[in-house]
Amino acid sequence: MPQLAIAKEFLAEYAALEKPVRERVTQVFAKFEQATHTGLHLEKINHARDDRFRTIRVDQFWRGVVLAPRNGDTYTLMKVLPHDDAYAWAGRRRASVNSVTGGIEVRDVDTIDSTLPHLERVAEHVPTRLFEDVKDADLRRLGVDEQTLGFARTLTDVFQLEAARGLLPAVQWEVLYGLAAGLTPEQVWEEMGAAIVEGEVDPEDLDAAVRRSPDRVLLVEGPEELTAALESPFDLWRIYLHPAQRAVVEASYGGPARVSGGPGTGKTVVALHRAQRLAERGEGEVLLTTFTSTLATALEAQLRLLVESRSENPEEVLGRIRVEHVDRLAHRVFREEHGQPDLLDPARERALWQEVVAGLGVDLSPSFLAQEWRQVVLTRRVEDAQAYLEAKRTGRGRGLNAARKAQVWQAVHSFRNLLGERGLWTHETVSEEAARILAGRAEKPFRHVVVDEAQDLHAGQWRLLRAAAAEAGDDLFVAGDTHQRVYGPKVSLAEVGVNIRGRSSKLRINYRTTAQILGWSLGLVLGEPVDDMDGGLDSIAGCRSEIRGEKPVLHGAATWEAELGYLKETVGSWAEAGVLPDEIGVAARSKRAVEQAVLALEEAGLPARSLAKGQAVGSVPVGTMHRMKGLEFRCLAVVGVGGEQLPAPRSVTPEEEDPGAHARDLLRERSLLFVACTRAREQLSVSWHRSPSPFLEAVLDR
Ligand SMILES: Nc1ncnc2c1ncn2[C@@H]1O[C@H](COP(=O)(O)OP(=O)(O)OP(=O)(O)O)[C@@H](O)[C@H]1O
Repeated sequence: MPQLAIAKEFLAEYAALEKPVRERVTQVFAKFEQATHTGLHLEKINHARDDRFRTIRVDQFWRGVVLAPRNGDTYTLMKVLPHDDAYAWAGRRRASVNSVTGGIEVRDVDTIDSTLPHLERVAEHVPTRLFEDVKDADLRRLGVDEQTLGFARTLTDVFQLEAARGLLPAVQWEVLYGLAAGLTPEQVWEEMGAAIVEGEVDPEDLDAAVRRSPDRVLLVEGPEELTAALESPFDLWRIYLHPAQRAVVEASYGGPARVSGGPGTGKTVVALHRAQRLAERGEGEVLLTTFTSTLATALEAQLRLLVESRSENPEEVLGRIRVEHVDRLAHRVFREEHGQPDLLDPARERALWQEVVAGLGVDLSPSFLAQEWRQVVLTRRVEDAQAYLEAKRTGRGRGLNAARKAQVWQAVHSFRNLLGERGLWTHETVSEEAARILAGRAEKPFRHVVVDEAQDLHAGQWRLLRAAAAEAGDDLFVAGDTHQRVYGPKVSLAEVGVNIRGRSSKLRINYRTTAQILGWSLGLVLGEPVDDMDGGLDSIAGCRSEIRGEKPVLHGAATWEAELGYLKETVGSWAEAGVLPDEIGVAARSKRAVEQAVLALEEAGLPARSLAKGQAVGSVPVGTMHRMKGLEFRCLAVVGVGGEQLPAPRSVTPEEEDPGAHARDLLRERSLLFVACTRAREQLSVSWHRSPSPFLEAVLDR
């Protein structure tokens, strides 16, 4: 019986077809499997470069282009186009089998042949070639075949490669793009890892090749699955994983494992798929957790979509996964033993530190002590004066002599005593206590723990998660990007009992943002020393996007009013171009700026809402940079990126008070801007008034 497969690109294009055509496509292909081989009416194309491309009639005007193997029964729907375009598209192309992945690939042979002489002429006048440092042998080993190799050798810059995206076989193009982005052949090989097929590949066996290409082609089992796939073309993440993503989703790890990667590389997608996978195994409960309640709510909704569309027994699978943000888990466990905690808010905590300082008569600042308590005493679980004397104070800047340390310890000790005597708690101590409770229980609540936005968790939360599942294979899985840390302090996973050595993977292809916006945004953090939570430094080199678009638009205004005027124009022009209000986002550093931006937009007749006030469909969401986490927008305006607003003066510890905290605060402010800017999918506007923020220095002219 013929089996229908759909090329990933077509799923995205289907939505753009007019409704009657869409309906006809569904009708024609829903019957596909019932049709006998002879009843399929696949038309041959005269003078085609590859006679395995055929057309199928959709209606009088439209034709589907189908790739039909010589042997085998898998037919891949590639395109639906007007009659003449369909014939032209199919006539120019050739299908082949990638020698490394064994997957299906299609190239535009006609255009490659006709472009080559022009590229060769250009190359004669340019002294260097794009891939001159890469050996032919390496390119071949990575599956670049002779035609693509000849083409690649004529390229002189990355823009030519980008322009050739639709011409070259996709996997081979990705290999070249990775090399052009600065990856070594070994790194590219590693990235292909999961897709590499073992044994010989038969270059003629298209049927096997299609079946080996789950990242590019969806095999459709019956009309219902066809309708479901066609109806949600924008949720491609649910269906197609990049081989590098799939490898992480499907792996069995001997212990805790981690996936990292720049913004938009699909870490959350991987975490969701992995949670589903682990639940399907049926070995026990899965905890899917993250940093904030808003993010947890979003995860839960996405998980439901994924499981409902991809699991055979969705309710059972969902029943095995608990989605809960980490503080909520901490409080739940805490309450089981102690009831509701009396929580210190920041103002009460400051007052308590002041009380300690006054009581002891020492000249130590409450904010210094609070940071020392969190980052050294709590993080390292320091229990007595001797341990504090010996504790590493990495990142705390100013060294303390023994006498000073004794004073600090005395203050911390008094503070802890006060907490104990008065029955007071902070979120950190609640986590620590919950961790202690779970560590003491023989029965752990979860078999697997999956953590998203891992970079923002503090040590107590890590200890809690460590204690929430017994040590075993596939116990903990963490996804995060330390360049996006905007809340928590630096944590070394090894120090909190989470050993990921040898079980760490990196994603590098961004699916959200255009190459222009991503490249510009990466400039905000490049060169900043950012830890990798595992004793080393993280790098976002090689993080790249394959989507082309416009450069970010930068604008400096004279005053805040003028900047808001510019915002109104920008948002107005996006709305006029047909972008829906919900697809537009506005980010600012402070709550006040958010409120003023909402007012300004409303004044201009553009419905807007503050994200802090929750959902309101049909208006432009405006939020602080902190709230931008986990969101994405087609068009995004980041406002108030001025020298007086970013870094936010009140959020940065003065250098003279504590140089370590100062540097860390500055990096956090920089990361905030980075997080905000990387939420934009198609258009990014960045504006300021008076002087630009110092963080923009490196990227102002790009
Ligand atoms: N394999 C895929 N195919 C299509 N779209 C994908 C794929 N993987 C991820 N995406 C899309 O890319 C976007 C970013 O994915 P996701 O949020 O998982 O990335 P992230 O690495 O967690 O991002 P960030 O760190 O910036 O929050 C989402 O819109 C997601 O649906």
